[in-house]
Amino acid sequence: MSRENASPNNNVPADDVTIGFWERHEKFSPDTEHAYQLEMDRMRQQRITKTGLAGAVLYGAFAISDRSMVPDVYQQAWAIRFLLVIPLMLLGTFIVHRLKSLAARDLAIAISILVCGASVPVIAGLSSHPNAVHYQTGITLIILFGNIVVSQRFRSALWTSAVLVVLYGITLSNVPLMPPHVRFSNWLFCLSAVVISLIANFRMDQDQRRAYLARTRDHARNRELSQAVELLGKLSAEDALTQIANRREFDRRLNIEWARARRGNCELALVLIDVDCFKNYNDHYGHPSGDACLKKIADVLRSVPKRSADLVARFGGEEFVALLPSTSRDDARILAEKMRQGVADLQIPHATSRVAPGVTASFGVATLRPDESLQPADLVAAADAALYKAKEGGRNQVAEAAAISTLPQ
Ligand SMILES: Nc1nc2c(ncn2[C@@H]2O[C@H](COP(=O)(O)OP(=O)(O)OP(=O)(O)O)[C@@H](O)[C@H]2O)c(=O)[nH]1
Repeated sequence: MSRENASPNNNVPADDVTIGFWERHEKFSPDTEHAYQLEMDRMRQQRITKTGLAGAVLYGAFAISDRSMVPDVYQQAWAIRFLLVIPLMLLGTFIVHRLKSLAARDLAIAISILVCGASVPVIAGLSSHPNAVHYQTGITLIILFGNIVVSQRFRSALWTSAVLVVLYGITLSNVPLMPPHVRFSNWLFCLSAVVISLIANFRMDQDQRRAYLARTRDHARNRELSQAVELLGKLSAEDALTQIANRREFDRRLNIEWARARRGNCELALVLIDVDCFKNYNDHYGHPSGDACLKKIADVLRSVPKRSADLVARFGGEEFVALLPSTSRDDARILAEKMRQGVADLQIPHATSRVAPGVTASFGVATLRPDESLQPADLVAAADAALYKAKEGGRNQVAEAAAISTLPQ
């Protein structure tokens, strides 16, 4: 990821922030600093059009005072204001949106402020009217505007202010007839405005840094929280051993699919699966081998039904269940047979099985169209009855439930 595109919302570790040489001066690491500057730049860009227009209107409004303050050159002053500076300010505002690099955008803003500020001593320098001396103080307002309203980056604010304050000092020194102490006092006034506005600019930056830190840390915490919630949701729906759906998830999905099938008058099939002679397996091979065997069986069972609405879950112990929405009796039986074959094909040796040399399972299939006289538990009971039949019939086989309507209510 290029630094220019770095996300402003990356996690900011605590050690990314140190206290700088100034009291409570938050210093970010280079990457965090860059992300922060990008976010500030985005904020500045969002309001630069309004700020630029407001600045241009304010600057233009001072044309009213040109007639009284510099009456001998007011026409040149208007020409400088309206034909040079305001178009340049508007152009600067416009191109800030087009410039790709952060440094170039900062420079465009700084140049607009410099041009605007420099125009004041230039106009005053053209005039030989005594008021021209006071006219120069307008530069102070422009420095305040640049440092506080535009809220330039501190470094830009520092150098543009320095250039303007030096320029002001030079033009003051060229004003004839002004006593040196008045000259110094005027310049000191401007310098004070620079210092005050730079302090304000610095503090605003510090506040924004703290707000940025709080935002990014909140964002990171929220992300961690939603990941934890997602994990929790997954864990609460998953069986820890086999990593297929657990009984709770099966019950939830059965109710959903039951309601859906009832609304759509569709068939709903259920296959109950029980591993044969599993007690013997455990006794012979040990519980850990029994666990490994159940995992392999779960993987095979899960691989057979392919539709997104199908669900294979661990029903409990060595029992599994497959919920098959919109599946006919014949299709459910075919799927159950495939699952049975899949388990047998695993060829997991089972020396103490009464059925086959390998691990096998028995399957009970039930299918119905839910209606108001039936409950989800009826479907489970029917599949269980079919499973009992499969066990009774010799295990390692698929048995079907009788028509559900014939079940005792
Ligand atoms: N290893 C292991 N065994 C389990 C787990 N859950 C249940 N079992 C075992 O599965 C066995 C089930 O035994 P039974 O209910 O008697 O049934 P069976 O031996 O499979 O006999 P039939 O079902 O009649 O073929 C018990 O020994 C349980 O301890 C499990 O998570 N891991």
